[in-house]
Amino acid sequence: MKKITSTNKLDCIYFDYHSTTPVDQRVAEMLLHYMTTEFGNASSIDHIYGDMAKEAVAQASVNVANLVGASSKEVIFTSGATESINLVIQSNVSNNNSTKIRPRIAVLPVEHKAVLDTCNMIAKKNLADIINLQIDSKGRLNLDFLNKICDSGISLICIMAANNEIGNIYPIQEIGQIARKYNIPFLCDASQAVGKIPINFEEWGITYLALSAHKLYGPKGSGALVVRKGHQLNPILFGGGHQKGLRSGTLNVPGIVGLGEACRLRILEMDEDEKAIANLRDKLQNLLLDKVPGLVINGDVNNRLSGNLHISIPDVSNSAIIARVRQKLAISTGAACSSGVQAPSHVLQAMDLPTDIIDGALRIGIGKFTKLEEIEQAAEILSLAVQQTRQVMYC
Ligand SMILES: Cc1ncc(COP(=O)(O)O)c(C=O)c1O
Repeated sequence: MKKITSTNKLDCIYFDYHSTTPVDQRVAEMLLHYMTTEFGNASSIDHIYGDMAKEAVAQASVNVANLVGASSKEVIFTSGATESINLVIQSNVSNNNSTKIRPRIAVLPVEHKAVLDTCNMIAKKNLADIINLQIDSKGRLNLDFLNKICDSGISLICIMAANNEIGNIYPIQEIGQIARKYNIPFLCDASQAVGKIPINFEEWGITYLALSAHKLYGPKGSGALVVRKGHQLNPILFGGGHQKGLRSGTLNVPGIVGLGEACRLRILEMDEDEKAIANLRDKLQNLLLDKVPGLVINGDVNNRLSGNLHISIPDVSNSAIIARVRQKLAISTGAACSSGVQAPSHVLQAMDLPTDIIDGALRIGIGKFTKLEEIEQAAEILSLAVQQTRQVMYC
């Protein structure tokens, strides 16, 4: 097996940081320590192995809470954002069904499938009404519509902090104010935003915040749900009653410690890293605009994640470009595809973009391990691929 110490050791430059990030070496060392040395079960109360694991988990909850401006008592560890999101939406529906009030969930149509498919499942079972929020062609939320719909009675608002395809950052503070005004719980999927932009759970009126460690240089299969004090949730996993009965199952101590350490490092390094990442993204954007005639930038360019560059080359299909560059550049057509079938992006469709923009869309994700020379190489490789594809198409 090849040992990867930076992201381009496979001779393929990694530009898919929205999909997942490499684990920071310092985090990986902690993971190893908690797998091999302090490997105890955090629920074992009869010996020091259990005590050490419990203490490590407590420290991780402090680190997670500190990064998102919450209290450590509000942190529940899960297997990732998908589970956190499912827990909130399914619980909201069962709570409302038990009071005989039909739940109405307001959802941003560009949410991740973890939100959309959970809502679809609930709608199919006829357990709730799902109300799509309005966006424009840049993916920006219509706040007036949100206000109006909240006035008509909503049981849960689901709006992400940042989008995983176009990188848009949503106005969480303003949404939180609306949620507070109407006393509606607000689920914010912050998987793409945590560790990249400042978040203040306590002050911003978020009720539930979902996150995944592997988006911020931590391990896969580890995440958290931050739950505002006083908000009741019904568990979806039953068993040993771990984490106040909200999420049974032996705690994944290495994963939790890894998440905590990744959060601690983000607190220290986020500002500087994100500035450097934004500079690299702007450099690549300018190089591509210069070298690739007809290239379009998608999403809200004035308010997007620093590591996001989402482009379309309308006359060239994204699959043709991917086929040409896949040995050299790890870029993506959009959301990661779990079924192996590449469907057109639901995000771009919800933005009502023309078919050629959707078919020519490419997502480039830049992260803290990206280097300037990789940006320059990417611009060369991509522009050459477009040129060669166009030669074949138009000759
Ligand atoms: C915005 C967003 N939400 C949720 C998820 C799901 O995260 P996980 O697969 O770690 O549960 C992802 C991962 O791609 C994401 O980008």
